[in-house]
Amino acid sequence: MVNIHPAVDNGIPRAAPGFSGGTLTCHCASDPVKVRVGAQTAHNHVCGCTKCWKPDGAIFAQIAVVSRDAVEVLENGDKLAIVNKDAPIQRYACTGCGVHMYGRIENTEHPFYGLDFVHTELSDEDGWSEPGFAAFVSSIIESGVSPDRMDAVRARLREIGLEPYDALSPPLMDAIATHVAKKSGKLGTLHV
Ligand SMILES: N[C@@H](CCC(=O)N[C@@H](CS)C(=O)NCC(=O)O)C(=O)O
Ligand SMILES: [Zn+2]
Ligand SMILES: [Zn+2]
Repeated sequence: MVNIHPAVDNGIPRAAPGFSGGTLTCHCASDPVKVRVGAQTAHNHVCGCTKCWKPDGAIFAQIAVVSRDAVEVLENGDKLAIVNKDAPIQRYACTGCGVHMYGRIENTEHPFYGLDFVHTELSDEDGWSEPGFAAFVSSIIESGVSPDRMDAVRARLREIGLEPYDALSPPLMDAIATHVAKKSGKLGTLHV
């Protein structure tokens, strides 16, 4: 049995209609960082890349997006530090426990500018949007998973309903390419 992530290994809880957000709390036993996410998330997925925060023992992260306007640090924000300020996504991690509280894009030209990245498993509330696919699956090899386990990992992801992709899902890859084609003026100019 391959464990993917605790939020999906025992069945995926469904989103609740009308759900409007909750509070994320880091893993520190004292003075935890608290971040309010005041809206339902979108595009939740599991991510196998080496940059996204994963709970202990998980080979994937679970990550969703929400409007940056909906994200507010409520408590102990002085413990937060940016993991890599040169990365497209600036991940704000707790310096006490290492948990990433939110990731923010500051480049206004980035296709996903305006969206923050959050791990909704850090909240006690139920009803967040459920993960719908698996991204950057091949990247788990970079974290140390043996390449000969990849068939089993992809089979398990399909079994739980998370189609595996080695980048983002086709709709998100199309959204990125559309953004690029709009900027270059080529959008829809080729008739195929
Ligand atoms: N193979 C690379 C992939 C990293 C990657 O491209 N991650 C994606 C998904 S989170 C991304 O958008 N990264 C932007 C960033 O890290 O700022 C790794 O595992 O480190
Ligand atoms: Zn912490
Ligand atoms: Zn990632």
